[in-house]
Amino acid sequence: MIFSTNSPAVFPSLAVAIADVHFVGGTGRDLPEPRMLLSSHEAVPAIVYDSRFWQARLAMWTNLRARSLEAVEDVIQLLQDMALVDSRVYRALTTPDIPTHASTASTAPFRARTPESAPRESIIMAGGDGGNVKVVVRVRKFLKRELDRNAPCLIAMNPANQETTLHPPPLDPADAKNARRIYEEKSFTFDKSFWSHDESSTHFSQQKDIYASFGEEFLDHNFDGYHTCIFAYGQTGSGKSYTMMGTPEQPGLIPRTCEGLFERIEAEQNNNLTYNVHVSYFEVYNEHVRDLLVPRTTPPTYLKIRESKTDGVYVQNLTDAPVKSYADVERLMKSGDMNRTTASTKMNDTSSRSHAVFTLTLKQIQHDLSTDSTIERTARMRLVDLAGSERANRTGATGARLREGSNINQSLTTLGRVIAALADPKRQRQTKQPNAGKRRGEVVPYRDSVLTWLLKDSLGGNSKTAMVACISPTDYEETLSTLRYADQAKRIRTRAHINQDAVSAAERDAQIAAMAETIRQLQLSVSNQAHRKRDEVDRSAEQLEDYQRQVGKMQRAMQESKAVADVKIRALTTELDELRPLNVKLTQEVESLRRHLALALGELKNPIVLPQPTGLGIEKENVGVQEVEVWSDGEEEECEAEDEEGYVEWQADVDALMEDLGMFKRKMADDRTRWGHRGPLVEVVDN
Ligand SMILES: Nc1ncnc2c1ncn2[C@@H]1O[C@H](COP(=O)(O)OP(=O)(O)OP(=O)(O)O)[C@@H](O)[C@H]1O
Repeated sequence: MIFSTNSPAVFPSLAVAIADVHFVGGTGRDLPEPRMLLSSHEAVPAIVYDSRFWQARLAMWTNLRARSLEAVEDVIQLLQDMALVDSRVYRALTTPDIPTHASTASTAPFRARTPESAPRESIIMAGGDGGNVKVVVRVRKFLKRELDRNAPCLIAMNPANQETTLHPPPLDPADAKNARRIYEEKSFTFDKSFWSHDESSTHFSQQKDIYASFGEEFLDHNFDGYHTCIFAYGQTGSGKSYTMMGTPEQPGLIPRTCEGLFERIEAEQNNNLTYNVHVSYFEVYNEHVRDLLVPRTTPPTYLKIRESKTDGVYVQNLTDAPVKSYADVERLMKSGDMNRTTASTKMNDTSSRSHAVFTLTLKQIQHDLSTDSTIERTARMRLVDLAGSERANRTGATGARLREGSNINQSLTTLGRVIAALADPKRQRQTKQPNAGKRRGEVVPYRDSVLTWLLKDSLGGNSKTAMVACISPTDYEETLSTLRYADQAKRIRTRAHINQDAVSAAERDAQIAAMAETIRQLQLSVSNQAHRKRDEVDRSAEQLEDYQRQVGKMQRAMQESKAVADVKIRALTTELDELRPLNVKLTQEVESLRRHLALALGELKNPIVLPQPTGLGIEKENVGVQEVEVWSDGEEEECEAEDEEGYVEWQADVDALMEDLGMFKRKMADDRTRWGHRGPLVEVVDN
């Protein structure tokens, strides 16, 4: 066995000790040649030095043979030390704090700026600014009806500075209304101006270009743990649904984001990481919320909006479907689109009569085996296709369509007021002052419409937000209104932060236990309430809903715990499989060393004495197997002198040996002090 290291100075004593056994044992056929031992360490200067030094010393030592019991004891001690080091190597390999078991996160987000163990609060403090709302504008192609009436294109875009210019329409003397109006050229600069009007242009932006320009960036933010929101705004028929959802041939931002999400999850698979993705899809129609993931009912089922300290504003009982692949999302997206309310108007054959909110929730759970703790990041991606602002006279709406249009306009007007309030420089100054939150709540009219209430967090809170302003190439007034809206939105600053929690296994268990206790209390209270007066029934119903929500939460927490347990099992099984052959090798090695030790001891205790050559004046008598030498008086004196001389020489050899041994021990002690036994990874290389 050869231990090689990937660090220059790991366990040099071990290498020495192995060389040691080889020389002392002398018969270790199953041990490598010393040359091999050395060459295996040639890349490691510190060990090469140690091995060569000791090889020279040990060669001398082998020639001298161990002739004193003290030396034998030292050899035994060395072998024991080696076995000890051996077992420490094994322990080091199986101890989690060596680099093999440190965080193995391959996901870029988990290598992000904040320390993994940092509690949620510190992350909020570290990054409480989502920056300004990103605003892009996109102009679509002419539609058939526009081509039919030879409509002029009023939009120009400059790709160099991302400027969008709206030209005044040509004056029609026959149009008395137009003759009275003053039309001016207006220019606006946005984060990006997408020219999707004329395919022959070199700057023509396709669906994929829109996704590449900021959809991917927003997905990055999600993997970093930020909530994001992209919403499309514009007059009816300006291309919002085309940009957000697209067509099967030309998929838009929503399908591309979902596909990108699963591609990344696939690419970043890792034994310690679990991803949970959920999808919800609802529409706000005539100020009511409808779940698009459940079949339509007659009469329609509307959902309530609630607000809690922990969850913010949410839709009660909204389907939040778990998805494992893009195919799952695609299926839900299609069924949701089928359920969405659309109708034909003069401005658009399939006009969306509602605001649609598609939400993906990405939860990343990373389990750290060494600390048995988990780090959870939750990011919500909101993709909103707003209904189009419209003028009744232009859409030709009457009856239900007219009522829809007025509701749409009302909510869009409230959205405009919210944007104006958030973009107000006075308010932004207030945000920096103490008690700012209180005053901000008073001035921003979130609650004036269902849409703005639901988008509260995305518009001015914990989210990185982008607005796609879709414009038609021909309508001066609507386009100007959209561009002004977008221009104002540019000034909004959000306060996004990484949504991360570090939870130990014990904390997770405690959370589940606490939830179970809350559920028990709620159950008790619900059953008590059920026996009380009728006017308390409503309160009971609310508590029951709370109870159901808690149950849902607990179920999800338990599923996540199971996922974490699965990750642990997978990681431990892999580790065990990797360690098994090493264990076998180490056991064999220890066994082999034990045999060498026995041989060395046997040789030292019962040395084989070779017979002296005859005919040199020495008489010999053989007694059994023992040899006895008989000498004459004169020869005896001579021999004594020779003995004396030999003894001095032998004593010198033993002294040198003891000195070497002392150095060897000091070297080993030094190695142990310097490197301990928690050094970097030690691998086993095949003989
Ligand atoms: N960039 C584009 N390229 C090609 N066709 C487009 C583009 N944008 C929009 N269209 C077409 O314009 C028409 C209206 O687009 P869309 O339905 O997306 O508008 P909208 O803004 O969602 O309207 P509404 O508010 O009424 O729902 C559709 O036929 C769509 O295919």
